[in-house]
Amino acid sequence: GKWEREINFSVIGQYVDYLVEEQGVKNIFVNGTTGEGLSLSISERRRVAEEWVTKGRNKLDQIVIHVGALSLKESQELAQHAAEIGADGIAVIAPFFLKPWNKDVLINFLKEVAAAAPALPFYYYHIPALTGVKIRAEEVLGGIQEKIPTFQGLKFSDTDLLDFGQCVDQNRQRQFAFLFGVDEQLLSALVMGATGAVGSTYNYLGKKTNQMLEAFERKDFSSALNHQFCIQRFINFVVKLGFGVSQTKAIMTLVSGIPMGPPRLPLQKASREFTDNAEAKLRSLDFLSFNDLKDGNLGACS
Ligand SMILES: CC(=O)N[C@H](C=O)[C@@H](O)[C@H](O)[C@H](O)CO
Ligand SMILES: CC(=O)C(=O)O
Repeated sequence: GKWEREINFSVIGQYVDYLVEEQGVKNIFVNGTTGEGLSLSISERRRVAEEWVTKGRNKLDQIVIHVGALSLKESQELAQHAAEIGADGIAVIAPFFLKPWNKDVLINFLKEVAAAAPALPFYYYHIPALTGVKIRAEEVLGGIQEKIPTFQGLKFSDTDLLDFGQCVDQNRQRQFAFLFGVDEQLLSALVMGATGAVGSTYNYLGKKTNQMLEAFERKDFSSALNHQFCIQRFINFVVKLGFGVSQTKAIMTLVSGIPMGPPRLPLQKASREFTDNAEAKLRSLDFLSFNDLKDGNLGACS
């Protein structure tokens, strides 16, 4: 019905508390891939951003708003709005219908958006599999600070660790943030110099991932690898069932108990079969707090 097509703004405040208290997640990326930002109207995107900033005040450390759009004007409007409401940063993907065909054109587009919020840290969101813009991130970063003075870093959602490693290696003197976006490979990216992570699974595996980050920090690499393998067992299982934004929403609802609702068309709600299977896997890996299978659970990750 109609209500299934509208955003339920009223649960965002609850979700802030859930992330902080249950998952130890205090940095939020709003209106990106998981949030179906590109499927929302501009006024919806403004309202979602406002709600996160308002409800996250004094609870969250940083809120970065994704303001990418096909229309440069809309992107600028969203960037300016993010600044007005007091967001901590903005991120932009490459325009993906009429595409920039080289690095310079892409940077010119990003620069125009960044200029609409001249006081906000700016992140380039590299996600070539979804945008179809395959310009390597390492190329985009070359000389970007001279063109975009607010450039703060990169959200890198690709499995090309050569490209990612070179982004880090070529910018060692700069204080960029290198945020990695492939959750099942985060440990490899940490070795390459990732300074943070943004990903869909941190909504429900945030606590587990924080344990991995802590192990990495204290140079306990074998324990960090155990945590990464645990996370991989879950992701590998759901990938084989068909895993995307719809399925992520179903898992978020399941784990948090907060209704995320269905996705918006063209996405379709995850099947009951998917959710049942995912739940069983989460339980067997000990990723659900109300676990009743603890006894003799040999596959559990802890
Ligand atoms: C394409 C996509 O949604 N990527 C997410 C973030 O960028 C990731 O968090 C993945 O969902 C995750 O790594 C599972 O493959
Ligand atoms: C998961 C993620 O990085 C996004 O929603 O954009």
